[in-house]
Amino acid sequence: MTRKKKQAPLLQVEGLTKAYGAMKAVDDLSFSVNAGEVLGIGGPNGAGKTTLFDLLSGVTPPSSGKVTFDGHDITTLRAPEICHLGLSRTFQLNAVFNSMTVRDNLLTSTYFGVENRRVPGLVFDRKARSYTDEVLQLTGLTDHADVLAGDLPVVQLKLLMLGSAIVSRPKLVLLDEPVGGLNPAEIEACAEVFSHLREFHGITIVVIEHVMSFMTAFADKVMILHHGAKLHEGPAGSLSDNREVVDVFLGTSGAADTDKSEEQGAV
Ligand SMILES: Nc1ncnc2c1ncn2[C@@H]1O[C@H](COP(=O)(O)OP(=O)(O)OP(=O)(O)O)[C@@H](O)[C@H]1O
Repeated sequence: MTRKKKQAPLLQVEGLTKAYGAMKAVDDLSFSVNAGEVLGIGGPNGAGKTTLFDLLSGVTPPSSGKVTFDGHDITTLRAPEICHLGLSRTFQLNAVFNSMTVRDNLLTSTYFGVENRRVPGLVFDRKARSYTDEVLQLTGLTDHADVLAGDLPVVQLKLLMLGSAIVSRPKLVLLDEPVGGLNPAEIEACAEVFSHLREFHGITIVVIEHVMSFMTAFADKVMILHHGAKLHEGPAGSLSDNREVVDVFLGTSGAADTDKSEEQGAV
């Protein structure tokens, strides 16, 4: 009888640490993400969530530890090299080209997102155009394709940032607070897009989010950070069972919010 070989995780993080002087923003953190999974990351302000994304995406080098992505040791690689291997990310704050249209933002992201290229040779080929059209449709931005990014309302700006990160069809995308700062109606509008995102070319997703109802409905499993270390890891529905998580992060209202989203089963 042949036994099916267990697939290695797409992302493997081992003992990852980032120290700023005596303070460890990320402290000896280990976890893994399997292909096709959605991992949600939460934690109080200053827990080290964005620093973790900076380490994984090559924005800042770790002090120690190891990151393996899709079989490559990416621990010391620079951000463009990591992006070209198929790991992309979004940022919390506006990170688009304001003076370019929505379509040109996406074309530029797919052009530079897949390999090293030089600006003078900038020609958008058929593949870049078809990838862009696909993402315009997914994000609901087709009717805004010719609008300048700087003129977009915040919810569409967030969707453009998402689109810019996925238009090169990465294997893994890191989303830093994709619905942060949005009102409930805007979150609802984004939830529709996110419900389709999981099926986007088998993409794997790691998402930081403070909006717990959104995060627990979207993620398969969740990890809560506190002082740079792992406080909790488990299925999305397990958060309010952990007393420490309720005490340091959710509080009573957060736990209620989590329970409600599970009951409704909606993003
Ligand atoms: N470049 C830096 N130099 C010094 N300290 C830093 C630097 N970047 C982050 N920190 C510190 O590291 C800790 C973790 O910050 P980080 O931004 O990763 O937290 P976070 O969990 O993303 O917070 P938030 O939810 O508010 O975005 C904080 O104490 C922060 O002040």
